[in-house]
Amino acid sequence: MGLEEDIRAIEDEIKNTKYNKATSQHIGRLKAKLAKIKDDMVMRAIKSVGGGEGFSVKKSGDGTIVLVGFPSVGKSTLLNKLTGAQSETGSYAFTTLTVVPGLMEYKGAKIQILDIPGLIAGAAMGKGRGKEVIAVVRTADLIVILGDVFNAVHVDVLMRELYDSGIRINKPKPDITIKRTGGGGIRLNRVGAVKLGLEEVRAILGENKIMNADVLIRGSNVTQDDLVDAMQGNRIYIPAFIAINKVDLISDAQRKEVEEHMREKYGVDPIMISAHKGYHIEELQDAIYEHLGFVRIYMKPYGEEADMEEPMIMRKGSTIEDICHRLHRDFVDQFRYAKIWGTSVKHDAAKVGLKHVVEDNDIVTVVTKL
Ligand SMILES: Nc1nc2c(ncn2[C@@H]2O[C@H](COP(=O)(O)OP(=O)(O)OP(=O)(O)O)[C@@H](O)[C@H]2O)c(=O)[nH]1
Ligand SMILES: [K+]
Ligand SMILES: [Mg+2]
Repeated sequence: MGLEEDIRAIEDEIKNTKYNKATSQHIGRLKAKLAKIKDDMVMRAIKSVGGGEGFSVKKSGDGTIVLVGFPSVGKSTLLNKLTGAQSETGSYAFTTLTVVPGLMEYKGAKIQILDIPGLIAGAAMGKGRGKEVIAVVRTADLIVILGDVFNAVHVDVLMRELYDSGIRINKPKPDITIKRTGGGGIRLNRVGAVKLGLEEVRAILGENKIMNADVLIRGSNVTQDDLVDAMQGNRIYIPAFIAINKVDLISDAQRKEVEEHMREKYGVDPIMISAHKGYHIEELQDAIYEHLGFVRIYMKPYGEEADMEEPMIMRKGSTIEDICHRLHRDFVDQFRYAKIWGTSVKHDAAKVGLKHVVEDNDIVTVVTKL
């Protein structure tokens, strides 16, 4: 209990100290200290569970999503609806005790969905098999945060537990490198209008006994928290969105109220669904597909018709080189050029190289040396 009290005390002090030039080093030190205590409790434990019985699931398909929510919000009901799996459901908490996978096929993509036990307050510290559950969440490509219409406030608790578990949601990884050196103190290189100053950086790293290092920070909105994250080094950056289940149980007016509340709080419209009745399930599938960032590529063998039946599913940002890797291990070496019909090129049948980034619905011919 001692450590948890320490944590609350430091959190209170951070909250009650106004950030300015005079206090910035002190706050930085507190944040670094807090992260260290939390990590000692959370991360070591997560590493030590290493799967656990019923918790190691092999990834499969073109992407893996995980349904995170309090007990009985309807995670298993939703998994079954989306994938035809048969995860046990029940009107009591902790019906699901292990990880149950299912496979959803949507727009040609095969998406693995993981149903997990309910997450509760204190999960990051290990409550309710929290460590095992979080170890699974950390491996996902996308998190669907599921609430229900009666407990939308729980979403706050979930966000906090995920944060305490080193999971950063809907945020690109800050561009920070910390390279330890043998001497010379802390040297700070800043690219762009970085606001963090040398004294703050020194205070934060010093809390972790890093006295000598070359630090490179790029980007104007890098914060103390980002630097602490980079120092701790075990953070994971995952996209996520919110869905609210069981809308069949409330009136239209009540539904609007919940929607409004979520919009104000998180700045986005939650997807209002009923896993039971199948309401807005297609919208949810679309959101999953969009957030995973898939593009469909149609291959056209040289001199033949394109295969418009079965697209190749790639992640957004993929290049011709990525496609070559998928096709055959020799294709990159043998590559001459590719031809593209679609939105990624100015005119149809344009020739491109390995580094060209493809877009959804592109038709691609790869031409190799003989
Ligand atoms: N009315 C209504 N009931 C639902 C809906 N989705 C799930 N339920 C019910 O809510 C209860 C809990 O559903 P589960 O799917 O077991 O919930 P869970 O989140 O998997 O629960 P745990 O595994 O215990 O964490 C069951 O009685 C379901 O029938 C829905 O959209 N509408
Ligand atoms: K349940
Ligand atoms: Mg369940």
